Amino acid sequence: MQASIHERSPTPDRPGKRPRLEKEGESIGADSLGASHLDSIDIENALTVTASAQQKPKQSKKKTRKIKHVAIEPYSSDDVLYHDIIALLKKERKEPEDEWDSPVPIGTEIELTVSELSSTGDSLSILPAPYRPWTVAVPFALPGERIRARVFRHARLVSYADLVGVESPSDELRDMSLVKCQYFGKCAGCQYQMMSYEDQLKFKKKVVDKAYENFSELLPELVPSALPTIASPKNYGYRTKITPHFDVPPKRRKTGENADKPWDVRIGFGEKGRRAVLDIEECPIATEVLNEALGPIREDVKRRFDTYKKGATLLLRDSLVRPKPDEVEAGSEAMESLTEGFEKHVCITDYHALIRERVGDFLFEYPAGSFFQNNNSVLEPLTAYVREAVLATETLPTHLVDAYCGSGLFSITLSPHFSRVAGVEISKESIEYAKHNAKLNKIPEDKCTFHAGKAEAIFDSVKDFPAAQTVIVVDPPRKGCDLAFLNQLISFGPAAVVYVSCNVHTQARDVGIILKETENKYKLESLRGFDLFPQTAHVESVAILRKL
Ligand SMILES: C[S@@+](CC[C@H](N)C(=O)[O-])C[C@H]1O[C@@H](n2cnc3c(N)ncnc32)[C@H](O)[C@@H]1O
Repeated sequence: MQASIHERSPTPDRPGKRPRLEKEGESIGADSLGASHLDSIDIENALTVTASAQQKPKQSKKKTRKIKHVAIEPYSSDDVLYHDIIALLKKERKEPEDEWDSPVPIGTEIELTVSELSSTGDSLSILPAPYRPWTVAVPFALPGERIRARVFRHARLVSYADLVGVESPSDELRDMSLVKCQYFGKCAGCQYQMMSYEDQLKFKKKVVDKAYENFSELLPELVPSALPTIASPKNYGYRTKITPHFDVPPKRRKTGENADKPWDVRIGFGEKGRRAVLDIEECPIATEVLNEALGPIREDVKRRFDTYKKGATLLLRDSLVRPKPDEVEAGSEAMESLTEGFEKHVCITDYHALIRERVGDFLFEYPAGSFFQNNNSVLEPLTAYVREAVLATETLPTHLVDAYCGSGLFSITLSPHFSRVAGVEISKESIEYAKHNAKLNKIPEDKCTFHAGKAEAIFDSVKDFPAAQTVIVVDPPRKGCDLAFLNQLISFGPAAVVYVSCNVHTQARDVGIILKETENKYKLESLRGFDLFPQTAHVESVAILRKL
């Protein structure tokens, strides 16, 4: 379908207008998956052609400015998007062109046909002729749709634009009756509520496949196609932790301007494409107890708003009610009888209070402010998948190394199948709780050991582990593994590596390093996405590597 372009004057100044444009490579809002904002247009209404679309297009007076060349940080969402763009423009770009010179000015309103969903969750469209090959990233739009969008910033080979309207929605992919959140289309948190859950899972499989194509530097024949994404048992009401925040306007506080008027208190999440907080009264992807608690917590902040000198982040975390510490001893039978069948959930707001979760038959406790996976409903399938993968060999492994172990999720859930388990984690507090959790689950002290330190330090403590019977589970933060760790892992030479990651792009890089550095002594046996974050563009990826 031939796309047409309507160019408009830049949006005039208006209350709440977009603040300064961010520097290149810097993302805005709570979400770093590109940037966009749906102005005052509700996404449901955006499905009908608005009057402004039929007005005579005006040429923007703003000159196209050359964008400053700023290095894109490798494996950042800008880099991931850039790789998608290069693949998309492959056919269009006959000669190398200036990648930093946008052909459309800021403020231009364009009509586009969406080519694809990028790995970052924004849609990507190619500017139609006579423009030279250039893309436009627009949120909340789907492949095949004809949309109108207003450009608000440029980056390398891409202009970011707000979705102004969907002229012809995708019959195949868009179903607005599925949207459960009144803030969808404005909040930076969710990208996919208008799609069926099956389609979300299919897109996430593509993200895993593309990540290995673009970032592993492996020959295609060494990379299996990703297996279908495993669904989250809950796709709404699953988030066990939310962190709404609020700002206190500094200028007003300084000058006392409007001091007699009530505060405009906004407590919520980042607004898509703005450095602003969107006032949020409920979040349908969060669990029920968190939503029940959110109202009173918001009221309390509003009541005391005068007392805040600066903004703050609130913590709401779902926890099972735990027995009082003086009632029972950790690991005792009394503790078990108190907790068995007693699954009342509460909302915890104190960063230092203990959270209690159940994963299958195991109990976990950890301080509310520390790391734990945020979707409890998918943790049993995830840990079961890892368990089945490590045990799917003729010679059963006997030893497990859990690198980046947090408070012991994989060590503890996999421990019944190993004679020795060693976990390593940089946070001393998490290690303390990994030890506590081993005790809570009655795992003998000499079976599971936990070490506080950098992941690579573990190899000094597992010199007596037989490499041929050892499996290493690796679950690093978004930036992936340090080279020091990968080098040690390679020299140790475990029987299998299970690499779990919330950033499939750094995972692809690290898996590529392991395969290349060992000259293919390992086989990338399988790749599979797990949906820990339904309604969003994020995917958790599990790669299984087996020594040949
Ligand atoms: C994605 S979390 C995984 C935690 C755990 N596997 C779980 O699922 O609960 C990554 C963990 O790596 C830890 N970490 C970050 N850098 C590290 C490093 N260089 N060495 C060891 N642990 C590190 C963080 O503190 C965090 O607990």
